[in-house]
Amino acid sequence: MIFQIPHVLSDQELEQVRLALSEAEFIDGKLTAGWYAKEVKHNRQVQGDDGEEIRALIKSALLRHPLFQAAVRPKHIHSLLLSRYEIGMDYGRHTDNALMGQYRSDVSFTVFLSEPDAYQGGELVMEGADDEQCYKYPAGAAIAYPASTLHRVNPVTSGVRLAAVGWVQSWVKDPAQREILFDLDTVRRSLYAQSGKTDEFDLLCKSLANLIRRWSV
Ligand SMILES: O=C(O)CCC(=O)C(=O)O
Ligand SMILES: [Fe+2]
Repeated sequence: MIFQIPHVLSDQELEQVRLALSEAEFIDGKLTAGWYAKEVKHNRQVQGDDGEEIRALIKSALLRHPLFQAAVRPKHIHSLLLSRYEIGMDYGRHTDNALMGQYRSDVSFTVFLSEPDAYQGGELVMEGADDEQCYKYPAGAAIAYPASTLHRVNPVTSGVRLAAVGWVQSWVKDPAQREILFDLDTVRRSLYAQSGKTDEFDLLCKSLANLIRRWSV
């Protein structure tokens, strides 16, 4: 399931992030890419400690978002990179590493930090077996997608694309199981809004809790 998480960052937080990025030191993005992804990764990233405060702000903004909680079921947001694509930069087709340090990457996300009209190109593209989908969301919004997906970032042809890119180990590692839990939770909430705490609602709550018990790792 690929989904948009709107308004992860408030306007004020977005300003704060952009200000910090305007003062940060950027280094070659190849330094954090897997051995074969290095070949196709052409961007710049904030160097180590420089972005610590901003990374913490973005992580906590994601964790407080109800849709991120319901759809991703995060156990740890274990990695977060602050990246910049200038004219001519791109990131060719790759899959993200399955293991990063101590953690598994189940879900990848991008928080868009530049307004869509501030740059041309630079779409995040998900490649399926026989089609592809392009994503470019408003600044402050995020996209989350299974880390198993083949994807790329198209070359930026004008302007600058700023983004925060990260990886999550989920309590539920299988995307299909996460989707079932998300759907059941959505139905449960809508039933509750319509008719309150009925017997049907209680049974759904029981099934949802028991599936989470079975599937969480
Ligand atoms: O910038 C993006 O939206 C995604 C970048 C990416 O795929 C990565 O860093 O692995
Ligand atoms: Fe990636």
